Amino acid sequence: MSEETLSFLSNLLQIELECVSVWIAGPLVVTLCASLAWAQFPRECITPEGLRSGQCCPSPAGVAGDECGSSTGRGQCVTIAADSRRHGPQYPYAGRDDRERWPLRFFNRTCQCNGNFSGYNCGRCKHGLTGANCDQRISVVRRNVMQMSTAEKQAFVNALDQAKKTVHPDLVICTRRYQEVLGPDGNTPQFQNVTIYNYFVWSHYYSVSKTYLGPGQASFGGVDFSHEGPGFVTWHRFHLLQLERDMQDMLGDPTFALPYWNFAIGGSECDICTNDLLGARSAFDMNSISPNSVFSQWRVICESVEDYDALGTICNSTESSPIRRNPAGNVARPMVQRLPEPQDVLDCLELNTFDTPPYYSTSSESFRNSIEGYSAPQGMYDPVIRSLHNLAHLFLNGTGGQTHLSPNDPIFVLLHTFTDAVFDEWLRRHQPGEIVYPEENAPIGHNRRFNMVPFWPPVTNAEMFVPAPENLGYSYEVQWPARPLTLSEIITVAIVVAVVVVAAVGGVVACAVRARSHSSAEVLEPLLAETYRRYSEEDRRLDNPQSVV
Ligand SMILES: O=C1C=c2cc(C(=O)O)[nH]c2=CC1=O
Repeated sequence: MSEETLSFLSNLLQIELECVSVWIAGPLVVTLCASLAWAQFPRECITPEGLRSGQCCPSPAGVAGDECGSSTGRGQCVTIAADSRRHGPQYPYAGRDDRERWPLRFFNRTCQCNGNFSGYNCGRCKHGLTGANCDQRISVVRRNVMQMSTAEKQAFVNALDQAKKTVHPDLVICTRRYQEVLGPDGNTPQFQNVTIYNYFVWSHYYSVSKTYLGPGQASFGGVDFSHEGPGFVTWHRFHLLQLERDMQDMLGDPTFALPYWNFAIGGSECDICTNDLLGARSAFDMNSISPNSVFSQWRVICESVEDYDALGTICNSTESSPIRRNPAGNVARPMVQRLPEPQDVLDCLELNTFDTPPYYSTSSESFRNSIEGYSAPQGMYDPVIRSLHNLAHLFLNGTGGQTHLSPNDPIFVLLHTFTDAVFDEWLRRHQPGEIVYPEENAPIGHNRRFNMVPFWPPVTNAEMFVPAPENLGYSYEVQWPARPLTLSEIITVAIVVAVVVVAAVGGVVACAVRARSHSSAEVLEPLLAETYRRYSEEDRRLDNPQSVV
């Protein structure tokens, strides 16, 4: 597409167009153009009128008067319900952050889909369903990446690389807070296109970024909409589901499933850091990825976090440095030079309580805080401890260990699918129901009915607090390590074994005795008979000497 054509279209439509050329195969290059949109919302909702109305209810067929596919019964436009329950004391402000009561700062009306329909315009099916009427079940299996064939590994690496380069078909990202979103002239929306993988990175950054309090004031860092609270497991679950769905669409393959990395293997070796998977260590720089891995070509986004915090801006799509990674190389923190142990997973799965007050990174006896890794796997909170998920992040020692940047390292995907597998196993074993998820007093963003930031259309923590195979269309193929026996179990087993052995030995002896007595009877019988005969003859002779001939 020529510059003139672009400019003509842009003028015609009265919107700013941004284009990215994507190489498909051979000489085939597709130029994707997108209008610059509002926040990470659908393109259809980006008009100034749309934003002023606070309504984002597109038609799946693009037909006027068919909001949310209402004419075909798919859904209707409704007022958004945002959580208004009390949150914990960690965030002491009100009205200072665009993410409060998400997404009301941007939109207050959205599509509510009927039955099994779903999506921002009710044009697709809920997770786990397919077909024109969304009434056929479909499920994918997430597998251990180490157990995949060479071809499967290659296909996964290629798919990630394609996602890094492919512009997101529906969503665009905002690069300014709402207050400045129309630009200096009040008429220039501050938005950018973003690739599928970089959207995955950006949404994590947006959820953890600090609250801007004004020029010259330090931004407030005591806020995190996706960590240090019960929403940790539900937020990351949806984050992965969205990437998996985007990649399925990109590949045209509804069976595509994200694999997982079982990071609970102990030791100090990153087993997936090989060039057929996530990239080996470079021979030239121990903090870099080998040039023989495609991931050495990747560039990170959201690196200039100090600038964003000082200026009150937001991360944009600009890519900067390569991924940094030095597994087990943090010499200043020996405790993060080793991966979690298999036993750590078993221990946290035994914790009965999902989360405990204050539902924060200081919680004790909380399954969530243990799998997140701020408390010991057995549940005890200790500020110096880092375990499970946190330990795996810190072990990577580089891009993957810094919260605002970590998804830039694709190991993030596999680390989190395993974390999600543990969460799903906990749900399966404990069968808790949403009642155990705190309704209020969790840190901001983490209450049960809070819409997770920054996802669109709105989705609550509660919606992800369900067993995945039955509700979300995926399951894990995973062999959990066997639990070693406790002392009392060992004693019980020893007693049972002893009883069985004694009984068996007793039985054998009894049989032998019986067999022996039985066979001696047979063997002795002629002897007895003989004796008896000899005795009888002797008897007769002695008793009756005249009878002897
Ligand atoms: O990306 C992350 C990086 C983290 C580092 C810690 C820590 O415990 O210091 N926790 C993290 C969580 C992340 O998601």
